Amino acid sequence: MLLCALRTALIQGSRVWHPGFRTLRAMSSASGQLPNYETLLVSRPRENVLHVELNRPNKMNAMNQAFWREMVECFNAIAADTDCRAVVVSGAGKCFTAGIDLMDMASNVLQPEGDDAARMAWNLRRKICAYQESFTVIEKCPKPVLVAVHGACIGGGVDLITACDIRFCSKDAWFQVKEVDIGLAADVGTLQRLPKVIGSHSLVSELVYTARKMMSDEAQSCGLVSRVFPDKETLIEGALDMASEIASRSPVAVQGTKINMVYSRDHGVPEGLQYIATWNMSMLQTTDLMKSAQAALEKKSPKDVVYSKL
Ligand SMILES: CCC/C=C/C=C/C(=O)SCCNC(=O)CCNC(=O)[C@H](O)C(C)(C)COP(=O)(O)OP(=O)(O)OC[C@H]1O[C@@H](n2cnc3c(N)ncnc32)[C@H](O)[C@@H]1OP(=O)(O)O
Repeated sequence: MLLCALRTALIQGSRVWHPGFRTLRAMSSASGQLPNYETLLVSRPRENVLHVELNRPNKMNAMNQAFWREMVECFNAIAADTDCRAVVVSGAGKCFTAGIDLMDMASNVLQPEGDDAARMAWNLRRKICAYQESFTVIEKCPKPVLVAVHGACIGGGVDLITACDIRFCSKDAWFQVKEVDIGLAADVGTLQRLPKVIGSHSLVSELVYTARKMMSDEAQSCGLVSRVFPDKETLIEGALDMASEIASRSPVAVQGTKINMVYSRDHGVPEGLQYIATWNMSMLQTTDLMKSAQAALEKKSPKDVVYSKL
C-alpha cells in the first residue's frame, strides 16, 4: 500500500526528470581552467573529482610559507567549484610529506615581530591561527576529502590527514607525530582531531609523547586509515575509485552528510539531531530525493541518476 502511494507520488513528481538535466550534466563535465599553485598540483582525473598533489617532491613535500597559504586558497576554491564533488589529496615523489619546512620555520615562526613580549605573542598567536586554518579549511569544505598516504607522513602531515574525511595508505606508509622531537606541542590539529579519529587516548598519548613511528598495519588496526594498498599506484587508483563513487551520488545528500558528520563529532547527540532536523527541513525539498527514490524503485543505481550542480 505504502509502496503504491510512493510510486504514485514519484510518478506525479516525475516531471523532475526533465530532459534539460542531460544538458546540465554535459555542462558540469566540461572541466574549467584549474588554478596554478607553487606547491600544489591540481588536476581533474575523473568526472566531478579533483586530485590535489602536495608538490615539492625534491623537499619531501615539506610545508613552506607558500604551501600554508595555498592550501587555504585551494580548498576555498574547491568549496565553491560546482564541478567538484569529491577530492583526493596525495603527495608527489618519494613520500606524502616531511611536515613543516624546518628552514622556513626558523625564519618565520621562530622570529615573531612586535615591540614587546605581548605584541610578539599576539602576532605569533595570529600566525598559529592562520596555520591552523590551512587544514581546518579541508574540514570546512563540504566536499568529502580522501587522503592517500605513501611513505613518510610526519608532523604537519598528521595534522593534515586528521582533517580529511577518509584516509587510505600504501603498505610502505608510516606516520609520526614528530612535534615533541622538535620542541613543540603540536598546534595545528593533531591533538584535537587524532583522539577523535582513533578513539584511544592511551594510543594517542603514546604517539604524541614519544614521537614513535606508526607503520601502515598498525595505522589500519587502530582506525587511522581504513584501507591499505600494496603500492602507491594502486593506492591512488583506489582513492580515485572511491572518490568517483562518492561523486556519483546526490551532492545535496553527500555535502549535507559531511557537514552534519563534522557537526555531530563536535556536539552531543541531542544537538546533532536538532541540527540535522533544521538542515533537512530545507534539504529534503531537493529534487535529488525524488530522483534517487525513483531510481531505487526502478532498481537502478544512483550512478544512473543525473543530479544538478551544487
Ligand atoms: C606553527 C607551526 C605549525 C606546524 C608544525 C609542524 C611541525 C612538524 O611538522 S614537526 C616535523 C618536522 N619534520 C621533520 O622533522 C622531518 C625531517 N625530514 C626527515 O626526517 C627526512 O627528510 C625524511 C625521513 C622525510 C626523508 O629522508 P630522506 O633521507 O629520504 O631524504 P632527505 O635527504 O632527508 O631529504 C631530501 C631533501 O628534502 C629536504 N627536507 C626533508 N624534510 C624537510 C623538512 N621538514 N623541512 C625542510 N626540508 C626538508 C632535505 O633537506 C633534502 O633537501 P636537499 O638537501 O636540498 O636535497
